[in-house]
Amino acid sequence: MGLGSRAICFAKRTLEICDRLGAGVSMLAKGVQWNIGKVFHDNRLLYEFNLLPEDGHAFPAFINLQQPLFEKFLHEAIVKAQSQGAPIEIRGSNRIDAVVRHEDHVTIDVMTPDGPYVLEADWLVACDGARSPIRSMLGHGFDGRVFEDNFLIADVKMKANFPTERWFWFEPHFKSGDSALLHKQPDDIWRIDFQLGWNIDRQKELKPENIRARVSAMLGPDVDYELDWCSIYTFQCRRMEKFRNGPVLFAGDSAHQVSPFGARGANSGMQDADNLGWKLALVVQGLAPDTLLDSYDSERVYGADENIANSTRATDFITPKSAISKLFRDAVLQLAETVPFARTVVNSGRLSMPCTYDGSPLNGPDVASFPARTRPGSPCPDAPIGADWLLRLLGGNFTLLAIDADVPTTFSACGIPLSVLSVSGRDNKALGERYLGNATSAVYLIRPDQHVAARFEHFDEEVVAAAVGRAIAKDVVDA
Ligand SMILES: O=C(O)CCc1cccc(O)c1
Repeated sequence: MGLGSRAICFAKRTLEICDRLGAGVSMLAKGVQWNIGKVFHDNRLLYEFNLLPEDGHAFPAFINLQQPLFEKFLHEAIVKAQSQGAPIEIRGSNRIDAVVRHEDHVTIDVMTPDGPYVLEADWLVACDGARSPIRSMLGHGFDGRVFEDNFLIADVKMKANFPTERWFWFEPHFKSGDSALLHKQPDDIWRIDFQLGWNIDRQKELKPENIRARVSAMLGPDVDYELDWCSIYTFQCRRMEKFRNGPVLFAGDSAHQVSPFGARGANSGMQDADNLGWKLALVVQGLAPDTLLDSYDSERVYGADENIANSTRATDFITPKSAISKLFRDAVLQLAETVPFARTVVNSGRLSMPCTYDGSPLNGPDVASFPARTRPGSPCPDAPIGADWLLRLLGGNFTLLAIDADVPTTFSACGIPLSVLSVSGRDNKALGERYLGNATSAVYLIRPDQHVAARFEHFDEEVVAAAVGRAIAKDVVDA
């Protein structure tokens, strides 16, 4: 039995980030891949949705993978990077007992099984979870909305033939909860979430015989299963006001929290790390001003607000809190089976998508006639390139992507050598649709986190160098 929740659903964007770090292939091989969701009311299928209704992507919309396995694959990638000389040190069993924030550095008291030591650091990234001791030690607030409902997680081990899809029930006919959710995980483990309501007796609900009564009612009396891991959780939707506080940066659950519905917790934490990593690296190397880190704050606060808004809407729909909200919700569910427009109002969780940083101060010039989905701020959509994939070829540097356009074979701006990738959009439907639209050529400036920084009709050295300067928060361009 446990407390809280553990992530299982890892989104396409997370897999693309992990692929860049060398862990995507093993995650994909072990994970249960899925694109389809089905929504039921009582015993009726209302509708189904496809989260990736187009070809030309290396990764599926989602994989399900137990969080410890996800972490194991990341750890393996770190060990491999270390063996290739990456200056990464992992110190297990080290606990931060005190943090003092100075203008330009932090002092940290660390406790280990071998005794304490003091560390001075130019930067501290606090990824220490929803209860973040570092956030408390520094006295930062963490305000938001508490949702008055309890959810039971029952991870059960069984051989079953349900398709690998996300199934969600409102008011299920098997009456094991006010709502229920089913996901397949690797190794014959199935995640079931039951909505229990607010005023419950936790100890009683966590008794194995009571959990089994709910699971058996759902699966039927003849299905053989074992309880693998169970937990009851409540949740809040909240965020810190600022994710950057001088030399201390907050990422993941320490900075923001959402409900599990939509799988936006772990997936947004990965986007935080991806956003922060390249910026911190450039600042540490003296290639970008420290103000670049303010854009971590503005971009990821924007992302967190999007996640919180989606998560709050889903939770309000799943757990209506007034008679009138419930009446509205039930009317929508009644209509949804037969009236397509009503399905757009049903909300069992809008699943995690990467954020487009519209309005980011790092965004440079745009060409309005190019496709909207690749406008500045957008996460690059994948596309096949011969036997390879665009995102794999883009890698993790600033990159000049030339599609049937003339660009130099090497190019540096602001002291940063850019990678140059020249590809053809001819006979490549996916690349053409996603990056060219009606144009026959294009030049894209891509950030190390594979978001579009700027795009141009033609390569112009001065214009592109200025866009690189803007993308690293440098006003003066010294190419
Ligand atoms: O399908 C969803 O909306 C999320 C499923 C999920 C994610 C994390 C924990 C959990 O119990 C369920």
